Order: sequence, then structure tokens, then C-alpha cells
Amino acid sequence: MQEPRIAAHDLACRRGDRLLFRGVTFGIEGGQAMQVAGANGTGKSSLLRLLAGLTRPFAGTIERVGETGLLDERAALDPDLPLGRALAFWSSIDARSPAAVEALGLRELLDVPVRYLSTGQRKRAAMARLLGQNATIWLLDEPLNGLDVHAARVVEDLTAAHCASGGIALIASHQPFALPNMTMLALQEYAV
Ligand SMILES: Nc1ncnc2c1ncn2[C@@H]1O[C@H](COP(=O)(O)OP(=O)(O)OP(=O)(O)O)[C@@H](O)[C@H]1O
Repeated sequence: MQEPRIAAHDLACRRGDRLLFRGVTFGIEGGQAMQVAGANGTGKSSLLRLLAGLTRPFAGTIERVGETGLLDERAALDPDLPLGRALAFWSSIDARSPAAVEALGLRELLDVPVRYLSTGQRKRAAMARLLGQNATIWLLDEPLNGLDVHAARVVEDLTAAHCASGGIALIASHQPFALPNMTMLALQEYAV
């Protein structure tokens, strides 16, 4: 497998008629993690969506080697399906013996329609979906929002394991996220 990498060079982002940031440059290799910090509205979510390839930069370039998986407020799970079947759509989640389903405390919820899940349960399900996606580059937008203390620790541990096995994690968060050797990108420094 090719070594994963994600890099931005002189990136600028425009939403509507407003330029949010410009001149963002960084490079992250396999095994590394970076937290994107910044006040509300500085463009953290917009940056992750750019890096995921969902929107196009106003200026600058993105280099991406490896598949990206985006975790945000949308669970990317069919709301009408029971959770077990919705997760099964993501190929490597096997509802019978998935370590992630156990670790994230989802076993008792597999028969519950996704639309009935609470905010924290939905976030845990989205994390299980991300694991089932087998993406090497994780883009985590406020991954701890809505999680209780135990679930937050599980998500931090899963992310640390992902990096330890050669993956990349980019984390946009207001909350501290415990991960060894994480670098920091302060988005307000690039505000226009
Ligand atoms: N589709 C859109 N069209 C126009 N403006 C948008 C659009 N999406 C987001 N914005 C604006 O872009 C700015 C940045 O939004 P973004 O969600 O990227 O910020 P953020 O740093 O993640 O904020 P928060 O910390 O509140 O989550 C906001 O002012 C927002 O209103």
C-alpha cells in the first residue's frame, strides 16, 4: 500500500461571498495527527470538507494519497434502517463480531432504526461507520460532541490506534483531544 499523505499548499476558502482563510499550507504523513483549531466560523468544517474533496478550493492545491473518511454531524447512515443493517452497508463492518461495535457500546442498538438514536449514540454509530469505511485519512469534525466521558475516551483510543497503524487523523475540535504527538493548525492565523 502506498504511504498515505495529505497536504495543502497556499489554500484559500470562500463560502458565499466571503473569503474565510487563505495561505493555509501543511503536510501530514502516515502515522501523524493534526488538530485544526479556531473560533466559531473561522472555517474548520469548511477546511475538512475541502480536504475530503466535497468542495473546491478558491485558490491553492490539495495533495491526497489514500482514501478519506469524513466524520461530521451527518452520520452517513440510512435513517430508516436498523443500525446493524445500516452499518453493514459499509463493507468491513460485520454486525456479528465487530470489535468497533463492542467498543462503541452499539451492540444493544443494532436493531434500533438509526433515526431513533440519541445525539451521542448517533455520533458513536458514525464512528463505527468510519471504521467500516477503511479510509486511511480520517477527517474528524468535532468528534467528541455529544459523547459521554467513556465514549470520548473510546474515540480518542480508536484514533490513536488508527495513527499507530499508519493512518492519518485531522481533528477539528474546540475540545481538547488526547492524542500523542499531535500538531496544531490555528486557523485564525490565516483569516482574511
Ligand atoms: N454553504 C455555505 N454558504 C455560505 N456560507 C457558508 C456555507 N457554509 C458555511 N458558511 C459560512 O462559512 C463560515 C465558516 O463556517 P464553518 O462551519 O466552516 O466554520 P467552523 O470554524 O467549523 O465553525 P464552528 O466552530 O462554529 O463549527 C461561517 O460563517 C458560515 O456561515
